Amino acid sequence: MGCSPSTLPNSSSTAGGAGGVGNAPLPPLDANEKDGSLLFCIKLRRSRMRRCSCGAVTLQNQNGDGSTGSATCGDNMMCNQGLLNPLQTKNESDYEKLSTGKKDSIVTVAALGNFTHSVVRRATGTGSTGTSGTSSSGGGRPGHRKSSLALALTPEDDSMDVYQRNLMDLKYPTVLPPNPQLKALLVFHKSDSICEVVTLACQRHQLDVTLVKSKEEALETLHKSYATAQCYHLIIIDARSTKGLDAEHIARTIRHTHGHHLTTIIAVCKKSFFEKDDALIALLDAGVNRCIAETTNLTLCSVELKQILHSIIRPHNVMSTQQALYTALHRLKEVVLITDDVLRIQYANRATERLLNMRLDEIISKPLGDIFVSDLSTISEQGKSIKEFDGILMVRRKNQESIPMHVRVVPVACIGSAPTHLIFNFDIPGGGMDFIATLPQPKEAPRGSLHSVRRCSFDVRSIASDGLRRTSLAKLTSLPLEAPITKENCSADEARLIDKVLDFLKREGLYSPQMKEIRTDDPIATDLIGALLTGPSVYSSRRSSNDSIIRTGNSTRTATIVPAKMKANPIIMELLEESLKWDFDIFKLEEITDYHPLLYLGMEMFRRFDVFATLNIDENVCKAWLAVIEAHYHKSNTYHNSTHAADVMQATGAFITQLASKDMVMDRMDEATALIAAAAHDVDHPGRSSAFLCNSNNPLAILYNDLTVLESHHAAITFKLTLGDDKINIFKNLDKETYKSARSTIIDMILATEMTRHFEHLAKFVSVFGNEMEPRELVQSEEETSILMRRMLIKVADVSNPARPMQYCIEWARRIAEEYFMQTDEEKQRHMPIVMPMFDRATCSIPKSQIGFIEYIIQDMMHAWDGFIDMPELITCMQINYSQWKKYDEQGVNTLADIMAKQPPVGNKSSSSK
Ligand SMILES: Nc1ncnc2c1ncn2[C@@H]1O[C@@H]2COP(=O)(O)O[C@H]2[C@H]1O
Repeated sequence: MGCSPSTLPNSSSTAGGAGGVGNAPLPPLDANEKDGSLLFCIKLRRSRMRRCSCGAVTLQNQNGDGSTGSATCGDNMMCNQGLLNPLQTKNESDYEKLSTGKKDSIVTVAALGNFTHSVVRRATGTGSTGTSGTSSSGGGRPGHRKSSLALALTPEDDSMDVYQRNLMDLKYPTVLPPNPQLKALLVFHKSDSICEVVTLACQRHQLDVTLVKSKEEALETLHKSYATAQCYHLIIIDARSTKGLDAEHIARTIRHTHGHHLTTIIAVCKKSFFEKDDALIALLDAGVNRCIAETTNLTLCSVELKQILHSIIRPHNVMSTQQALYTALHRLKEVVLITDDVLRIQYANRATERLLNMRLDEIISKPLGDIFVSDLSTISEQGKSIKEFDGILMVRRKNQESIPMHVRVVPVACIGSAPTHLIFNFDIPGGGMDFIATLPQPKEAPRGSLHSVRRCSFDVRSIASDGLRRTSLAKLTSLPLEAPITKENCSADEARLIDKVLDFLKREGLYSPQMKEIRTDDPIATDLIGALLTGPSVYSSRRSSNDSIIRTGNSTRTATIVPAKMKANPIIMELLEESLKWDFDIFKLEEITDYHPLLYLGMEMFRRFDVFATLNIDENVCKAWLAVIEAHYHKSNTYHNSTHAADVMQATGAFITQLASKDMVMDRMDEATALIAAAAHDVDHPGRSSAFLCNSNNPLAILYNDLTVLESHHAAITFKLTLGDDKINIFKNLDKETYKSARSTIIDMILATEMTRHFEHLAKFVSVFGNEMEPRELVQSEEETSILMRRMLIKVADVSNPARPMQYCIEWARRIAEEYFMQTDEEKQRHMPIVMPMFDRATCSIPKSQIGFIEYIIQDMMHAWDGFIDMPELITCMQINYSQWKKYDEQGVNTLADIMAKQPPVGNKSSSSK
C-alpha cells in the first residue's frame, strides 16, 4: 500500500507519533489555565486549579466545609492527574474515585445535576509489554517516563504507561475519550499480497483484525458487532476493482448503518486512481474517510495506518465524548449560559430556560443585555479586556419580574489568547439551586428540535391580507387549546399536574371539534366540508348493499412486475431532475411513464434520500415494491390513482428538502418512512369515500367498524403486500426494533390523512409550533413534536393541490370533482344516501367547491405550514388559484366542461389560465 501523495511520510514523522498530536509540544500554562477558566470550570466555583510539580494540572476542592477533595499528584513517577468533582460532599459512591489498581482509565460524567468528572490513571508499576518500541519517547514533562502526550491508542504506544491518558485530554476536551481495544474489519474480495500487507500492518499496530470477502459478509459482521456492542473502529475496503466488490456501495451502506456514523472507513485504491479525482471523490462522497494507494511495502502501509489512527480515529473518539459533555450541561441544575465575546448568547442549558422563563429559541442569539436589568459594563466594556466577574446582578425573567442572582463569569479563549466566549454560572444568593426548579417553567424547547428553529409565528387570530375569509380560523381559535388557569400562578406541583392533565386531554382527542352540522354560505361548500370533516356517522340511514367496490385479491396486481420500459429514458430522467421543485409537472410524468409515475418518481425520491441505504435494501427490492404498490392503485380512479400518490410523494420530498435547508434535518429513517407513507397512503383506494363504504355496508366498513375505514385499509394493505412477498419486502433487513418503529410511523402518518381529524391535527400543530404571540405552556417531548410535524407534513402534501401552480391545481380539481360525480352517480343508481348531493355533474359549480375547500380546509393549514417550513410559494400559488376560482365564479364559468374549455393543455408549464 503506497501512501497517497498527500500522506507520504516524511523523515520527521516517526512511527510513534507520525503526523499525530503525539509529539506536539505541550502548550505552556496560559492565563486561562491559571485562573481556572476552562470550560470545565462552570462547576468549579469553589475550586481552583493548581499545577502539580510534575506539571499536571489538578483541581483543588475548596468546599465551604474546608475539605479538600482534590486530586493530587501522588508522585513524580506516577502522577495521579485527577479531576474530582469539587462539590463532592454527600455521596462518595456517586463518583469514580482514584484508582491505582485498575487497568483502564475511567471517565464519568454523572448526569442529573451532578457534573462529575474523574480521571484515573493506572499506576505504572505493573509495567507494560509494549512491543515494537514505536512509541515516541523523550520530550515529556519532568517526572514522566515518556511523553505524557503519547496517545494511548494501542499498547504498542505505551511501553511504560500503558493506558496512560494524554495530558491534553485533561484540557482539550475535558472529558476523556474512550480508549478501547481497536478493531479493524478488512473487506477484501480475495487474500492477495495487498490484503496480506494491510493485515500485517493492522496487526503491527495491535488492531484486532477480522477479514471478510463480500459486502453481505461485511454487513452481517457489522450487524452482529452492533448487536453485541463490539464495534469496529476501522473498516478497510478493497476498492481497486468494482468487479469483486462495490466499495462505494459498501461504504455508503455502512455509513447509514446504525452506530457507524463515526466509524473510520478507508478505501484501498489502485495507484492509477490518483491520476484523476472522480473515482476517489465518489468514494469520499459515499462516506469513505480516506483513500490510500495499494502497496506491498509493509513499512509504508504501517506508517499510513498509524497516521490514520492518529488523525482520524483518535479525533473521532474525542468527538464522541462531546455528547456526554452536552448531556451533562443540559441536565445540570445550575444555570449555565455561554456568550460570545460581544455578549450574544450562544448556549443556554435547561436550567437557564427555567430561570428566564423562556424557550431556547427565545434565548439563543439574544444580546445578554436583554436578560439583565443590571448594567453589564463591569463584565465587558468595549475596548477593555474581559475579566472574570463574581457578583450580584438583577436578571429579568420573561414576565418582567426581576430576580437578584449571584453571577460568576469566566472568560475562555477558544482560539488565540483573547477571550472568545464567556461562561456564566448563576445561582441564587445564599440559596440552593433547587430554587430554579420551583420557578414557573417555560415550554421545553429541545435542542436542535423543531421548536428551536421555528422561523416565525403563525398567529391564528391574524387576518390575512390576502382577502381570503378566515372563517375556519374562528373555529380553530375557539378550540379548547388551553386550560383557563395558567401555571404562572400556581405551585410547581400544581403546574406538573396541569401538564399531565393537558397531556391527557391532548391524547384523548379533545381538540377535535365535533362538527355534526356544518353550514357555510354556500351549499356546495357545506356539502364538501361536511362530508370531509364529519365522517360517515351523519349518514346513518343505510340502504343495504352487499356490493363491494373494493377489488381485493386481484392476482394480476401482485404479479405485476417493473415495466420493461423502466430504463434510463432521457426524457424521463430530464424531467426527474426537477423532481424536488414545487412546480414539478406530475402530469407530464404520468404521461411519459405510461401511467407509472409512482414507480419512476418513487425510485428518484428513494435515490435522492438514500432510502436504499437507510433500509439496507437492494434497489431492485424497492423498485419491485413501488411497482406492486402502484399496481394496487386503481387506474380507473380519476383522482385517487397512482399519480396522486406520486404527487404526494413529490410534495413530501420537497418538504423534507426545505426542512433540511432550514436546519430541521429529519432523521434518515424519518425521511424514508415519510416517503414510504406518502407513496402508499391511498393504496387500493376504491374511488369512493369512507362514508360511501359505510353506507353500502362494504366489508371494509364492517371490518373497521365505520371508523377511519379507508385509511386503516391503506395502512393495512401496505403492510400486507410488503410482508407478503420477500421480493418486495423493503423492511426485511431492518432489525426488530427499527422495523417496529418504522411501521408505527408509517401507520401513524397514513392514518393522519383522514380528514375527519383535520382540525384536531391542525390545532395540535398550531398549539405547539404555531402561535408565538401566545406561546403554549404544553410541555412536549421531541418525539411528540416530531410526530405532530410528520402528520402535518403528510396532510399538507396530501391536499396540497390547491397550492400548486394554477394549471395543476385546476387539473386536480377536475379529477376530484369527476370522482365525486361518479360516486354521486353510483349512489343515485343504487338508491343509496347521497353523501354530497351538490356534487352532481349537471349542476355543480367547481369554482364554488374550490373556494369553499380553500377557505375552510386549506388556507389555515397552509399558513401554519408555511410559518413553520418557510415556503412562501405555497401561499402565493394558493392565493392566485383562489382569485382565479373567484373570477370563474363571477364569470359564471361553473361546470367542468366550461372550465376545461378555458385551460391550455396539461404538461405545458409556461401556459397560464385564461
Ligand atoms: N381540490 C380539492 N377539492 C375538493 N376536495 C379535495 C380536493 N383535494 C383533495 N380533496 C379531498 O380531500 C381529501 C383528503 O383525503 P383523501 O385523499 O382521502 O381525499 C381527498 C379529497 O376528498
